[in-house]
Amino acid sequence: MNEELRSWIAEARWFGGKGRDWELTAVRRVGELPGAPEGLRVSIELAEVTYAGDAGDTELYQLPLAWYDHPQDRIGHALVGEWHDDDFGQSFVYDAVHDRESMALWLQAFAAPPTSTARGLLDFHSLAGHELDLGSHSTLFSGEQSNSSVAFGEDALMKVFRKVTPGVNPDIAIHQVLTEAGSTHVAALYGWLDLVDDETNTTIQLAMLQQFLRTASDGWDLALASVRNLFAEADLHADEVGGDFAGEASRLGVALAEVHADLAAHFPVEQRDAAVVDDLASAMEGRLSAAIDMVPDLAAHGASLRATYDRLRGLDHIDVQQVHGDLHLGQTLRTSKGWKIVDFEGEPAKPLAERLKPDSVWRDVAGMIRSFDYAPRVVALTGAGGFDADAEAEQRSYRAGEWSARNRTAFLDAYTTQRGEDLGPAATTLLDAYLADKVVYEAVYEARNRPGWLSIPLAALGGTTT
Ligand SMILES: Nc1ncnc2c1ncn2[C@@H]1O[C@H](COP(=O)(O)OP(=O)(O)O)[C@@H](O)[C@H]1O
Ligand SMILES: O=P(O)(O)O[C@H]1O[C@H](CO)[C@@H](O[C@H]2O[C@H](CO)[C@@H](O)[C@H](O)[C@H]2O)[C@H](O)[C@H]1O
Repeated sequence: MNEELRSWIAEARWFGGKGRDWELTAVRRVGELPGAPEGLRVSIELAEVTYAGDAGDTELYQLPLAWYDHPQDRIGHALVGEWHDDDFGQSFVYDAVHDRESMALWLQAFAAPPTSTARGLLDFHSLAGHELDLGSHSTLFSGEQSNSSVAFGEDALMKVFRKVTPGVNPDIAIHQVLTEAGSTHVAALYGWLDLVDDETNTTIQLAMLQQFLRTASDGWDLALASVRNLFAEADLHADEVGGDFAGEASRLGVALAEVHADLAAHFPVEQRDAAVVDDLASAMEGRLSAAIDMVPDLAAHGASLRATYDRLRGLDHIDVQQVHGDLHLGQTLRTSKGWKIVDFEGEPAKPLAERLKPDSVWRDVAGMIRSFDYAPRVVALTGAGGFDADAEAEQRSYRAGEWSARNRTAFLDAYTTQRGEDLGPAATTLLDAYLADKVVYEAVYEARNRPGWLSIPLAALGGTTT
């Protein structure tokens, strides 16, 4: 198997197998974009990665490649390698998401879906109501994470899914439903690309095209700016500073309640009985035990966390529906027309079948509340603020708690008011359990990825303070 391709995959931001032992076991060309100019061919390949171990589990990654017969200096940074291909001959091979020429072919295919493509069946879908700007240039988003997002001018944004799985992609399915329902809290869906795979008789969803939110600011960045503003004014309280976030937190609560209502109207809403509640509590306990093995500091909070899960067992049912599943401030964008919620893929680490399952709305609410706690604690960790030197850490911690509580309350009040329900005892029990479960998850996440931030979830359990 091609070594250059293997090394390139190993280094890619979106590759989820870093640190594991794996082999590139197959690369299959599943389509070629029509209309390429002389000297260029644009393909889509699926790379199969197989992990070592008894299970021999595999993952599929999508590779859009640009095959040039001459080197292209302008995209030298995106060179995958140079090799001979039976169909394309000797080629300079580039990651196509960096290449304007290649991306123009993708956009053109959305605007005028080809009836058949050279190999496989790439099925481009477009929703009526928006005329794509074919003159726009593509730019790859630099903050590329699990997927690759390419902006076409200020008109459209294409998300190329990297790790792909046969079946429905929740990001596309949910954007379609919310767009057709006229939701004002998501970027409108313009189209999507399916691979109808004859070999396995399945459909794999490869990409999503949506409205580019021109005036968007990232919710996480806005929250950090608000906290810095508070910390700079050592004598003022959270409700007294110009950068107060409570109005935004409240609007986010309304936006989430409206999105949940739209999802409930268009996807099944089910009631799960006590046995399912018991399973949920057991799953949370299981995650806690595994987390304690990795983060021993959690053990001190084991009893109170288990008591929270036990209270959950007291509920005789829970209502479930389609939710976001991985909500935090980094998944929200503030535009001139209000808050938008992005990335409905669910937690990338979970298998697709899990991510499509209905869940409790309180999981999303808990995700946001945790983010309202993270933002001030992250700023506090940087040592920012104009506090007195002798009481600095204590003051920072106090102000962080104040910001967190104020925005949590504003968000939660607006959410429950918009739903037309008080936060009753059952909802409080559920919310507490989801909050606890998320904190445990975060402790593991931080221990693995950002050990310097482990104190943030631990502080939420009443242990250390930041
Ligand atoms: N419609 C949009 N318009 C402008 N920016 C967007 C839009 N949707 C998402 N983004 C931004 O693009 C980046 C990646 O989006 P996201 O859906 O979170 O991708 P990923 O699945 O790779 O995490 C984020 O910074 C997000 O704020
Ligand atoms: O967006 P992802 O699906 O990759 O989510 C993962 O990374 C998040 C960090 O970006 C992490 O979120 C945690 O840190 C955030 C600040 O960086 C904070 O706002 C969240 O509340 C906190 O949970 C998330 O847990 C992880 O799954």
